[in-house]
Amino acid sequence: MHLTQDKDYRFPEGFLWGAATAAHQIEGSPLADGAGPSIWTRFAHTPGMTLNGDTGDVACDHYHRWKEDVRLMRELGLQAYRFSVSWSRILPGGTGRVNRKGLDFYSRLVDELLANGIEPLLTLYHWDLPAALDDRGGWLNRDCADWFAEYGSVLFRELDGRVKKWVTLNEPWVITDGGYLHGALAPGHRNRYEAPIASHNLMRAHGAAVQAYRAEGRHDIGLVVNIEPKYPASDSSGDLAATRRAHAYMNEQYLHPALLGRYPDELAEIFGDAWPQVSDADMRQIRQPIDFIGINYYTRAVTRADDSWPLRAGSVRQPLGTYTETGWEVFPQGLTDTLVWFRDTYGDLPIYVTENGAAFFDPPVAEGGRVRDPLRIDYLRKHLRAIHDAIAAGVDVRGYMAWSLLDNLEWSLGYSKRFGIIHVDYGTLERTPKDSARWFSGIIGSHGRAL
Ligand SMILES: OC[C@H]1NNC[C@@H](O)[C@@H]1O
Repeated sequence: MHLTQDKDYRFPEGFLWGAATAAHQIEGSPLADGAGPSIWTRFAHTPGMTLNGDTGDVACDHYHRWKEDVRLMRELGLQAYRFSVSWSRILPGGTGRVNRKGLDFYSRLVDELLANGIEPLLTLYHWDLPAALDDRGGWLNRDCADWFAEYGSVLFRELDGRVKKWVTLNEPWVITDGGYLHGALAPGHRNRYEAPIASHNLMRAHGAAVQAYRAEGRHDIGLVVNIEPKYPASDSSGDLAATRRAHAYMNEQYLHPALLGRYPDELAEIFGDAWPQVSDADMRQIRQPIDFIGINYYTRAVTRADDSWPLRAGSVRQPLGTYTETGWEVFPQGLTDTLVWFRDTYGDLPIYVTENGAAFFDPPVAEGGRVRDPLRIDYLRKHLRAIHDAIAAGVDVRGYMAWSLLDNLEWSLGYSKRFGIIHVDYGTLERTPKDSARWFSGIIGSHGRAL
């Protein structure tokens, strides 16, 4: 039977195909070779903070298996690999003394990637703040902008040129909503006065790192945000207002200051007396010109007014929707809408989809080493087609990083959720490419035509 494709999903020349991970989720050995503890080492070792008490002490043991993992990337034909650096491997105390062994780990990884024709995309901060800096107030201390710029400069001097795409922060919304407002993530605070201060300082740190890069670096630097488009559950004034608040809080709170130099008005409404006064000088520091934006997309939220704290907006489960293991609706159109919205709101800044993927209940590795994950293939196919639709609408999308290369530590959910295109047996640490990995490899090889 000859399947005729009624649409050619070929992607533009130069479109970058890859996969993404983060240090604390895959590396293990968090204190090896002189590294200092991070807030996630502490948080996960605090009873009750993670499912089953799961920690990043072993994770995927990428710290020792990195060469094998790069070989797997090459075998899959990945053109790029997005990863993060653990700050406290580089600066065990957060500032000051550089730990050469920590720097050497990432320098070797970058060289191995380049030797295998894989472009590194390096994220400076993917949630694992050095514990020593948390002891000094962490993201609540205005000095964090200088701490972060110092850390970034160490890496810029060591790796720029081999690394040509840098990311300052991964998902500042998750860092503050999870770590300072609702307390589900490290450092586990639940304080509506702290959350906006942490957000503002994170964005000051982003600006300071970009300024430091312009002094040290010669290539590209950007910011990665998670975007979840909000669709009103009804056209009632309450639901429309709640949708507007939710959109401002999750999707505009970081892009507006970074790209427009101001916060959305709704934030003062949401936080009330907890919304801090911010100076024009701070806003100028935050709004540093960047070379690209990274957008992480997983799902949408149909939104209605409710009595939730402090947003007064909640999501409505869709009775006919398909949901992943993390309870996220599969809604590819939301990715097209997000990419078009970004371009219409912030202009033609190049975009990378720096994370997209899903956790489904995967079967165990079958005889002969297969892991059948048809739902993940379907999810990835639909979202890649959605990106193609946005490109057809004129949006400058430059690349796609599947989340994730490996099954890994899903933060407070421990190892219960598997996002990888490669299965990891957490007992033996054996890697097994899933059907989705082989499928993705074919998509890369056909440059999207096989979608
Ligand atoms: O929840 C899936 C992913 N979302 N973005 C940040 C990553 O660290 C998560 O594992």
